[in-house]
Amino acid sequence: MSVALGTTRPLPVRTTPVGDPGDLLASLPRSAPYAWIRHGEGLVGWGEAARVAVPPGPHRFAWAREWLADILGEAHVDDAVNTPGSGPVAFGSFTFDESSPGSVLTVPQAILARRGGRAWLTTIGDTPLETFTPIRDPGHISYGDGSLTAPEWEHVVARAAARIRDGELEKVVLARDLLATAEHPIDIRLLLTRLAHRYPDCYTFSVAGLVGATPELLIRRTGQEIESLVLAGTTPRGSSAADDLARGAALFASEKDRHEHECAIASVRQTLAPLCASLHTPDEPELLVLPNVQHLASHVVGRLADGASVLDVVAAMHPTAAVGGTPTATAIDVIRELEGMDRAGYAGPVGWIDAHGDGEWGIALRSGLISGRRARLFAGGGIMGNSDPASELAEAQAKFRVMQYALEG
Ligand SMILES: C=C(O[C@H]1C=CC=C(C(=O)O)[C@@H]1O)C(=O)O
Repeated sequence: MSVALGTTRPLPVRTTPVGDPGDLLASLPRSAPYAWIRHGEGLVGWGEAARVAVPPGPHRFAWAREWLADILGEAHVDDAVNTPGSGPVAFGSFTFDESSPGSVLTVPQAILARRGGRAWLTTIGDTPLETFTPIRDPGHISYGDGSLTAPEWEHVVARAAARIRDGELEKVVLARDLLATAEHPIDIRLLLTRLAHRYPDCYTFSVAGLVGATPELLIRRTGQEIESLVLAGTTPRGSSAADDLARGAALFASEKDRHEHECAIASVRQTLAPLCASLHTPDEPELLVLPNVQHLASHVVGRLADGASVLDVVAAMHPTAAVGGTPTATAIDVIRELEGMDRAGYAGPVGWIDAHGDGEWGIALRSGLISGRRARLFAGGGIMGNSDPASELAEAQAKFRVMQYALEG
């Protein structure tokens, strides 16, 4: 299960400062890259010093923590930079459903990073010289339905809304998938470059074939400080500036969306409070305006009470009501019953962790699983008792546009 490729254990790790590397994504030599980028800052990685398939089940985060403690804890580290993200780093993607296989952790052999005017390179072992393979356009993209057609999905949304009205649950997030096929193999570097340029406010990520640009920060840990950006409540962008403003105002005033957002905030508050010495959640959400949609957004900050790592916090928070529902266990049952698909890494935690337990993890939204010429794209939304299936479908279509743009340009 655990694989170390071309390196010895303990891992010999070296981090050195480097001059401004320019566009981090342009440095990626291969088409199977690791990335976590926002506003040009973050980490990109390539090669695999170690990787593991995390076994599914209720203890998967504890299992992952032990694997990381073993691999990163015993590494021989020469770190001349000493900042979050320097030294050995593991990238990870966890499936939405704990019972689904597909969760992975990888320690890349090389990581190039930049934050706050500093840049550094981490290498593990004798990193082989990379030849830069040229990036090729995937050509024409055709789309097909995933597990459900659009009308079938609308029907499922209507059923979920009826069950909410009957009192079985308060909120559930339902998603659907689309299957894209390209003329030529899809080079993930091209998708990342497009996403990072068009969605600079989002976290553009790539971990083991899962690629996307998510606006939702599940958790960032820097020492004892933590941050989260909670999103729930969405409207597509308008056709003009005036239409945009009107839609934003309507979203802000919408009882359905405010309630949907409150469920998400409550779930985050409930899971973070026991871990924190202090925690601040705003009384009112703000509007986050992205190129395709507008969201209700709440910026949460806190200070951890003890030495929980970022992965411990991820384990406590996932799944928030922004991707599961309220109450969580009932919502997960309804998702399993109604969606008719395995979400794989979509809506699961994705991000990175360093040897000190610092890191950044997002919720893998606006994303797709890339394999050869194929991409499986995912999008969904929060369903409430008064949800209109046609509006929910329109919202999901607006969210699909992120990955459709990545594929088509
Ligand atoms: C489930 C998704 O979005 C979530 C995050 C932000 C807003 C959401 C909403 O308004 O429904 C969803 O909770 C998705 O992008 O597939």
